[in-house]
Formats: sequence, structure tokens, C-alpha cells
Amino acid sequence: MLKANHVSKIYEDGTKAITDINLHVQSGDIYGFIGANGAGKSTLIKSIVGIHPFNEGEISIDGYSMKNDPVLCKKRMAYIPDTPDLYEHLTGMQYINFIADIFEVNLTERESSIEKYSSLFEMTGKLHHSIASYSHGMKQRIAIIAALVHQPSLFILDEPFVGLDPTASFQLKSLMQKHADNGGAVFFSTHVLEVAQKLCNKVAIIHNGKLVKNGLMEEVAGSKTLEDIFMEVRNESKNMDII
Ligand SMILES: Nc1ncnc2c1ncn2[C@@H]1O[C@H](COP(=O)(O)OP(=O)(O)OP(=O)(O)O)[C@@H](O)[C@H]1O
Repeated sequence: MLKANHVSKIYEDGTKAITDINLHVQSGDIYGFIGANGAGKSTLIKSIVGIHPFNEGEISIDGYSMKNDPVLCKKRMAYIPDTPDLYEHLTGMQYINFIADIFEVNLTERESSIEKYSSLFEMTGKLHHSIASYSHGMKQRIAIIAALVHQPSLFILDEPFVGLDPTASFQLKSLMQKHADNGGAVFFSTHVLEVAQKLCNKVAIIHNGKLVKNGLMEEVAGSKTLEDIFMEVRNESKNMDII
């Protein structure tokens, strides 16, 4: 579903943020992406969803190249950023409809999608309030509902649980699980390692812009916790610095 081959990104100021990243997210996967602050998670995610260009390598969604067919790629995925930047002067409903218009979602499909996800994320009664009046968590819920309105097969989420209350977190986790069970796929970054270990069948650990572990959760973690593995990666890197 999502393939990243030898992807590297250098920002204009010369920062080498990610180097030679290889990933394959398949149908049925819930793929966790973990790494320390500044490791390169958002940079890879923004490259995957087409927010910024990357310097080397290839990213494809369902066989379509992000470089050559970005619109076809974007139609197949939902991107939920860590801090959604919404149009504050619109109501939640106006914003969702605006996104549905961009994705050319027909009326029947959008009504059923809005009803289903608004009810799941307990926003039904608040859809006609202005976004400016929403709390941070409510803005996130609207961003999620809008991102899913075109029924994408691939969900890409950057730190999705930050700011969500326990009910919304639970609903999002169940939704991710159901989506994967129905043949979709999910790729998300998180610092909540317990959630990643419970929820994901696959995991990638990025350190200083390079993938240092990647594969099935049981192979990467074995009998250890993901936190143990994460700390091992960090300590190995510290020792290398000393040497
Ligand atoms: N617009 C930018 N211009 C220059 N350097 C950037 C830019 N955005 C990120 N970086 C740098 O790229 C590296 C990777 O940053 P990135 O935001 O991808 O990390 P992250 O793993 O998402 O971190 P966090 O967990 O703190 O969100 C860091 O060194 C960061 O300073």
C-alpha cells in the first residue's frame, strides 16, 4: 500500500533530517513509527503525504508515485497532523464539507461518513459551532472526521493521541484496528510506546534520521518492552558517540 525506497530529505538550511529510509506498509498493517524528539518522524511523514519534497528515493501509494501522481496518491490516504491547522472562522461542518468538496465526495457518501465519525467522536451536537470555539481536543476530532470523509484506505497520523481525552483515544484506537482488520492500513508516529506495543503489528524506530529497527513487533521487541528496545537504541548511540 505504502512503499518508501531509499528516501532522504535535506532541508534548505542543510539539515540532513532523514537518510535512506526503506519502509513497506501493507494492507492489514498498523505500523508504529517511534523515535526521539528531532529524530525525523514528522519529516518522513510530511514527505509521504506530499507536504514537502524529498531529495532522494521514491515514495509510492498503491503503486502510484508521490512525485509523478501526487493527487492519485493523496486520494488514497488520510493525513492527520500533530497540530491541525484549521480555518477557525468556519464551523466544524463547514470545514468537513470544504474537505469533502476538495476530495469530490458525493453527498450520500459524505452524509454517511460525517454521521458515522461525528457520532463516534461525540461531535454531532457541536458540528455547527465555530472552530474558534473548540478546545484543542475538539479541533483534533474535527481534523480526524474531515480526514476520513473520503474513505481513504491508508491512514497516516502524526502523534494522534496527544490532546485526545481517554474516550476519543479509545475510539481512535478501535477505529484504527477495525480499519486494518477490513484491509486498510495505518502508519502513525507516537511517543506513547505502550500504545504502540499493544496496537501495532509492525514498528519502525528512527534514530538521527536513520531507521535502526524495522519489522514485525514480535521480532523487533521479542520478549522485551518497546521502551527497553528504545532505551537500548539510545544507549548504543551514546556509547558510539563516546568511542
Ligand atoms: N523546516 C525545517 N527546516 C530545517 N530543519 C528542520 C525543519 N523541520 C525539521 N527540521 C530538523 O529536522 C530534524 C528532524 O525533525 P522532525 O521534525 O522530523 O523530528 P521528529 O522526530 O518529528 O521530532 P518530534 O518528536 O520532536 O516531533 C531535526 O533536526 C529538526 O531540527
